[in-house]
Order: sequence, then C-alpha cells, then structure tokens
Amino acid sequence: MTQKTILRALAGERLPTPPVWMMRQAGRYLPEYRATRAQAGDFLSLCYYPDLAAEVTLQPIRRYGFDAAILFADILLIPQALGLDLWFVTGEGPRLSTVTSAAEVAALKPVDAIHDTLSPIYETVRILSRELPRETTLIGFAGAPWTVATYMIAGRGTPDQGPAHMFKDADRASFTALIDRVTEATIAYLSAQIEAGAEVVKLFDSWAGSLKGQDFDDFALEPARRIITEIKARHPGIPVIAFPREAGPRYAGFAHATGADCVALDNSVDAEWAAAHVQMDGCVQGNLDPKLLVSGGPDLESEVRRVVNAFSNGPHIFNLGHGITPDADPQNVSRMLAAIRG
Ligand SMILES: Cc1c2[nH]c(c1CCC(=O)O)Cc1[nH]c(c(CCC(=O)O)c1C)Cc1[nH]c(c(CCC(=O)O)c1C)Cc1[nH]c(c(C)c1CCC(=O)O)C2
Repeated sequence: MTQKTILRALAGERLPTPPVWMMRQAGRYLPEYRATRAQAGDFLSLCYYPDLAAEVTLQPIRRYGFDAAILFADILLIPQALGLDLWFVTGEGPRLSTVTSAAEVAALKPVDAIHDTLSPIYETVRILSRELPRETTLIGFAGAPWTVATYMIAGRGTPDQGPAHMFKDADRASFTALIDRVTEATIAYLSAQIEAGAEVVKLFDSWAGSLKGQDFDDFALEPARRIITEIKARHPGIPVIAFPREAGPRYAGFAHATGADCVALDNSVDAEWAAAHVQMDGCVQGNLDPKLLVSGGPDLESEVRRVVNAFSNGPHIFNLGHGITPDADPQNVSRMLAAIRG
C-alpha cells in the first residue's frame, strides 16, 4: 500500500486531513518563479529547458511542502508539436496559427511526430521523479481535446469559444477529425509522461462549460473517456484527474462515465452540492475561490474550513477552483495551508 497521501485519496481513501496542491502553483505570484522565468528569457523557453522547468516545479514544493507537484509545461505545447506556430504575447496570452478547414486538419503532423518537439518535457519529468521528496506525488497533464481545439481554431483565447463553435456547427465531420487527432496526440503525450515518471495525470478541459447537450457528450465526455480508457489499458494503476471546468450539473456522473478517478471542481460549484452529487463516485478535488488568496483575511480561513468540512465524509484533495493568480499574496497560501493542516 502506497504512503503518498495524494495517491491514497485518489484510490478512494478518506483522510483526516486532505492532501493539498494548487493549480498554477508554479507561477508569477512567486518571486523565485519570476527570477527563473527571467533567466529563461520567455515562457516557452522556460517550458522547453528541462533544468529550469524542473526548478520552477520544485519551488512551490520547497516553499510550502505541497503534497503534489505538477509538471511545469502548457496545454498549448500539443498544437505546437502537431505543427502550429505558437507564441505568447506578454500581458495578453497565447497566439497560434489556426486550423479552420478539413485540409488544415489533414495537414497537421502525424501523432508519432509529437515526441520530436515534446522530448524536453519528458526530460523535465525524469528530473522531477529523481528530485522530488519521497512523499510528493508527481502529476503530469495535458489539455482536453475540446479546450486545446478552441485555441487551435481561434489562434488565441476567446471569451465564448465562438470560432470553435462555428467550425463545429459548420462542418462537424472536420471538427470531429480535429478532436480525434488531438485525442490521439494526447494519449501519446500522457503515456510518454507516465513512462518518464508521472504518477498521476490530469486533463484540463477549461472550456468544457461552453459545450451543451449532445456537444458535451461528444466533445467533453467522449474524448475524456477514450483518453482515460487508453491510458488505463497501457498503464494500469495510473490515476487520472479530469477537470471539466464549469460543467455545472454535468459534473454529476462525469467520473463514472469517463473512468476518471477524481473530478476537479471549479469554484462556481457549491461544495455541499458536489459532496452529495459528485463525491459519491470517488475522489473530488477543489474548490476554493482563487480570489481569496488575493484578499486573504478571515474570509480565507472560513472558506477553507467550509470546503474541508463539506468534503470531509469522502476522499478529497484540497485545491483551488482555478489557477492562483499573479496578484495573490504568497503569505495567504501559508495561511490557507495552516487552516487546512491545523
Ligand atoms: C487554458 C490553459 C493554458 N494552460 C493551461 C490551461 C488549463 C488550465 C487553465 O484553465 O488555466 C494549463 C497550465 N499552464 C501552466 C501549467 C503548469 C503547471 C501549474 O499549474 O503550475 C498548467 C497546468 C503554466 C502556465 N501557463 C501560462 C503561465 C503564465 C506565463 C508567464 O509566466 O507569463 C503559466 C505559469 C500561460 C498561459 N497558458 C495558457 C494561457 C491562456 C496562458 C496565458 C494566461 C496566463 O498568463 O495565465 C493556456
């Protein structure tokens, strides 16, 4: 039986104190992250220099002793590995060359070619599996196909994923071919992370909430089910966390339908509701509002306690409902941990 707390929670064990990590725990709110990022020059170079990517992954572990480390990389490396141009505009976010037709989907690189671009990421995983403390679990990740496709189609982040919905509605067959290609690439990418030493993998479907009805089934649920089924066939025993952000009522049944070991909850979901309707299928992760790490104060402690209490009858990994923001106060993270761990 493993001793790592994250793996115990993912196996369905209820722990007296929930294990904890944070989305974007390696990030701009930490001065040591900003220093290493400056050394790398830019964000993408940081992702592709294994020594520096491993260093920023380790920084929040050293500072706070989180129970899990998440590989430092980005969900948009897959589109780049499939042949798109990718760059980040400071203060604005990602930009990509686009895919908006059947011909452009067909012109993407074959799945086997992704490792040419992504091999430095696997090296980061290998370094981390050597250097992390024994008790810390290493989480690998990828974007879910729908979320990744929204960036590939629009060439950037969009408030309502409009361009992706337009492509889907105009040419469902070509859109499905794009989802299939990203699904296959994601299986290959996550498998390689696991072979390099990732102990858990997480699928980020940040824009799942904009899929409704049959579209949610076809493009959020089904790709996740395919990826999880294949990962579990190739790597028995590796747990998977799914994050269908803003899925609302569709969080209920998501783990059961996809085979995920854990569902990560955003902070629009009421913890008491999720304890009754999602946690019955297994471990849940979440769901403190990241804004509380900016504002701090008594509300931070009372909300931490509310989340811990709401999920205290079943397996739970404490986390935020979304990533910690650059304006968060690092001391508030210590206060959050004190409130969880007592
Ligand atoms: C949608 C998405 C992306 N990337 C990711 C998602 C899904 C989760 C989510 O909903 O946030 C996932 C991601 N991005 C990053 C990680 C590393 C691991 C961790 O959580 O610590 C992870 C798991 C690093 C990053 N990815 C990015 C940063 C900030 C880059 C910087 O240092 O300037 C980090 C630490 C950049 C990024 N990457 C992306 C955007 C839209 C941006 C720009 C917005 C922003 O700046 O926050 C795409």
